[in-house]
Amino acid sequence: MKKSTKIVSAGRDKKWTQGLVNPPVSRGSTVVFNSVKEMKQATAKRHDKTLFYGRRGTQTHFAFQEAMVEIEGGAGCALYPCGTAAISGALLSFLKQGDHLLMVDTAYEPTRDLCDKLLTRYGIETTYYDPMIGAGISELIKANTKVIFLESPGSLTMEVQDSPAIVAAARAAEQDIVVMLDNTWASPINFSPFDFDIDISIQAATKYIVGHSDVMLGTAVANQRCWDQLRENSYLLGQCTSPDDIYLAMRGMRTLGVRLARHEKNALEVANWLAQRDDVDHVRHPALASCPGNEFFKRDFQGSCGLFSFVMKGGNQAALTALLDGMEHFKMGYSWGGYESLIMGVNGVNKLRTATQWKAEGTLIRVHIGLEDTSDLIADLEAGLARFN
Ligand SMILES: Cc1ncc(COP(=O)(O)O)c(CNNC(=O)CNC(=O)c2ccccc2[N+](=O)[O-])c1O
Repeated sequence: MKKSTKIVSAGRDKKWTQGLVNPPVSRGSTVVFNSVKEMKQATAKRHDKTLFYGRRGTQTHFAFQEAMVEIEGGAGCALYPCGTAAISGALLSFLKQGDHLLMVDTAYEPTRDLCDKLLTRYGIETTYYDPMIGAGISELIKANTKVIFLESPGSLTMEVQDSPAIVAAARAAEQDIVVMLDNTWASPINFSPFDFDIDISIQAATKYIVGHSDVMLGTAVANQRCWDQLRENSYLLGQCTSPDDIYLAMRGMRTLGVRLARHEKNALEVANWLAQRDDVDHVRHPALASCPGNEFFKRDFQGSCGLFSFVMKGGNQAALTALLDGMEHFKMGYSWGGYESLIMGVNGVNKLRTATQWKAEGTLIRVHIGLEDTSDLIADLEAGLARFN
């Protein structure tokens, strides 16, 4: 079955929908049982989409978890109140005191903060690695390396990683390393993590899966080898989500394919327009040759989305402010993946790097290209770039 069919049909088993098209919102904390036998049966199956207690989820959650596994692959889907919670929940499920974590240097800033400010407190050592390291990562693997974490592409500077080479190095080490991928940029539509032997695929569902900038949500889908440990440790951490948010995520998921196709088309048009401008040093869109790892994007991905960055020739804070303050369609705001266009100046990238050096001289700008007409978006950017001087 094709992915575009799966996102229509997944998670709609009648046991969840009760005959409706969409699984309804089932809210609950206490689940009541009619007999000791019934309670024991539910307790024995509480880990497997069975009504037991609100923290384990309701039919609404079970439908979405089933849908995520059907679309992304894997053996099970853990749910979290946001993407950052999915990252911390996955890492804390597999790391213990004395372990070593290999973290990509281009990880989302709060992911880096988690490593530096929380994991260190628990005696977990993090080594950051160059996103372009590929097979060379084998040199960094130590006897106590338990997790290798990828974010591909990096959500600020867009480097695409050679995931197969990194996974192969992890397997060659023969020490049961768990390979985790933050797959938010590609979503399950444009990158199939389990086809590349990734162990855990993490989504900030806040972005494209929800697709309307109105829910915070995280997912982590694990393969058979890692699912029990991820599920039970995330439960111990008390990670649970609202069925209302899950309903909205499932609603967003149904149009993920058509939205991504339009985001991709619009973004490529804007990226190519920027690439031909004399005042732009280079564009960092994974589908363009000017983006580090473009060869891996072409080899491993099925498509792209609305998020990319570009570097201006020169610039300063005043010029950037003049550009940003006057935009009509591009709003400033953290996050991305909704239907709207966003723009952000990114200062101090070098402070966010410890294993690599950010060498670009000019101002780095990240855009999320929404579903607006590209003629309006390009006109907005053209006027903005005219103010950038
Ligand atoms: C790849 C990836 N993975 C996980 C998360 C976290 O998801 P959550 O927001 O649901 O917790 C995110 C959240 N993304 N949010 C943003 O990109 C917003 N931007 C920033 O936070 C930020 C922070 C510091 C410096 C620069 C930026 N920036 O985007 O320019 C993500 O991009």
